[in-house]
Amino acid sequence: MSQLLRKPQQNEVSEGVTVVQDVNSENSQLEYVGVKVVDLAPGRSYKESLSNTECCIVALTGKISVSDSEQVFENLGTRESVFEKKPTDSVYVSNDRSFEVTAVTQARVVLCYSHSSKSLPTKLIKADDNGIENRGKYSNKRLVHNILPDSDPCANSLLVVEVYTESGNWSSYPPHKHDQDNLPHESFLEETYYHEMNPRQGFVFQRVYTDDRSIDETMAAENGDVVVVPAGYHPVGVPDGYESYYLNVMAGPTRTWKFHNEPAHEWILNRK
Ligand SMILES: O=C(O)C[C@@H](O)[C@H](O)C(=O)CO
Repeated sequence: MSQLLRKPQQNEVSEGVTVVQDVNSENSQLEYVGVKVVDLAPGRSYKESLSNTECCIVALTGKISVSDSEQVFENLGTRESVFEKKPTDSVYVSNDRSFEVTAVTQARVVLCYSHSSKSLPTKLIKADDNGIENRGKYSNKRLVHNILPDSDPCANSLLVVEVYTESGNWSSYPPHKHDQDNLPHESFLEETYYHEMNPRQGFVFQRVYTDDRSIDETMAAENGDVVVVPAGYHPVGVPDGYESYYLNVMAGPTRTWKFHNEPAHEWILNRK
């Protein structure tokens, strides 16, 4: 059984609050990154106290309010489905704080975690603050919403990004990795992929492999799955007829995304 592919669960932790994914350093090979996906029925709340972790709360779908016990941010969230392809709202909450997310409508939130020790201010990251990028050409086209990029200093370790890959296209491609703490050439960042597909019965193929092939798994990721990338290259291929969405959480010793393309495949980028 794959160590890297996590299927969605239905863990109802209280009435109307269901933890669908929970990947952390206790149940995975990850040391820096954690991710939780939580479904909330209207009016229901999920609370957490952060000790030595920071958290970015992404209003994936539906409307929510978020409080960090000092400030309340109301009516966050911009979409019913991620495939509306609109950026959404998020809230960054630092270590040693607590937060409460309350659903205004049926909602799904992604909680992105990393270890953190320096207290920072809570920050509302509005949909309009997301940096939008169109990357790639030929069958390598994708749309990127940068929620928490390394150019935004509001977090200690966390990086969060949403990526849409068109039908029949590839992303995280040509294959790249960021598993060496060797700046300025490459940074060490663990990563998770939370996947959705449109239509939802779709699947994508994701390969995770290191240079020495000590990790080499090719997975069919389905709607709601999480793929864990402790190290290595991690390309995604999308079958014809289906669109792919994924949300990446990354963190490591230095908050810089400096990736290294696999040299054998780098020519892909240089086509006219
Ligand atoms: O294909 C893309 O541009 C998205 C990837 O870069 C993805 O966010 C990732 O692999 C980050 O390391």
